[in-house]
Amino acid sequence: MTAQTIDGKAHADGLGARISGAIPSFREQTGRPPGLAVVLVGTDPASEVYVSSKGRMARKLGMASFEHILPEATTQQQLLDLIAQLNADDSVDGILVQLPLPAHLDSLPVIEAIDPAKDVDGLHPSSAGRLVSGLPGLVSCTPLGCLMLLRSQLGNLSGLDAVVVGRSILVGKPMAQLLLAENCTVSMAHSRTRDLPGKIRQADIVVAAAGQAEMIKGDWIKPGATVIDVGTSRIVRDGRKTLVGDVEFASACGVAGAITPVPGGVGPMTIMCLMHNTLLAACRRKALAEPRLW
Ligand SMILES: Nc1nc(=O)c2c([nH]1)NC[C@@H]1CN(c3ccc(C(=O)N[C@@H](CCC(=O)O)C(=O)O)cc3)C=[N+]21
Repeated sequence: MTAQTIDGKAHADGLGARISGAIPSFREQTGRPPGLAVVLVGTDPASEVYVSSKGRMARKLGMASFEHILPEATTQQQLLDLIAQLNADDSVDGILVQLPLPAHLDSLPVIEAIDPAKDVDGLHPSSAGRLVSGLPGLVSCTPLGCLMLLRSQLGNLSGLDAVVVGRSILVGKPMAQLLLAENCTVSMAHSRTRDLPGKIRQADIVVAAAGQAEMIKGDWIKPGATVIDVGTSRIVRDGRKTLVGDVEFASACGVAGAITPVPGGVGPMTIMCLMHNTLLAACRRKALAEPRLW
């Protein structure tokens, strides 16, 4: 069996077209475009690339992008002051603070300072609590993108066995909650899990978000399972730098029913879901009808 490759880029392009299609009506009703503020502290090259691609995508879809690049030496108070200013700015609908922050800064108080109505990353404890409680809110971009891919691949997920590998606040925990809300039977695996291959072998759906390059092997996967690979690790293979996921793609392809590639799978969906959340936050802030985007 050769797994079907799930084309995240194509799905993201489709979602992007629906988002940009909804923006003229938002502009007509409010006199301005939806606005996204992205905050980056320091000069990590990978983070700079993500931040600029988020800004570029926002502008491409017809949104306003406000990029705040702060020096490494920024203090906690300066960062909190910027968040307060963005909270108060009516032209800003979404605020994203790129993580990880430099070691001298404490990310949780910064995230808690973001107005939950503008929390397009879904990281505020209010957003996390609303997700658990089944209340409308903003859902983290990566798990939301994974859910969109799973729904389009499998349709109804009810009753399926799902394993989420990784328990981060940004991906693993919200992913498990979303799958639970879809009526999956959800297991969460992590670094202390006993017999990880055995747990994964039971799953119809595997979401790999552990951040360990190619740790999940093809023979750990149930034949025909759907595999969503969230990992992005840069490794050197045969003397060349390559980007790989948490799943060993070549061996998994021989067993899985469908699998997301890295790159071109979850990554493009993450960025487009940020745009999705920004438009949603903008409509809710202005009490406008929410467009159906997926
Ligand atoms: N507050 C916060 N929210 C985030 O959502 C967040 C963050 N911090 N910090 C860093 C991670 C990482 N992340 C990615 C987004 C897109 C791709 C992506 O589009 N990747 C391309 C490949 C890009 C390449 O070649 O490097 C792909 O998979 O096809 C990857 C990774 C969001 N993150």
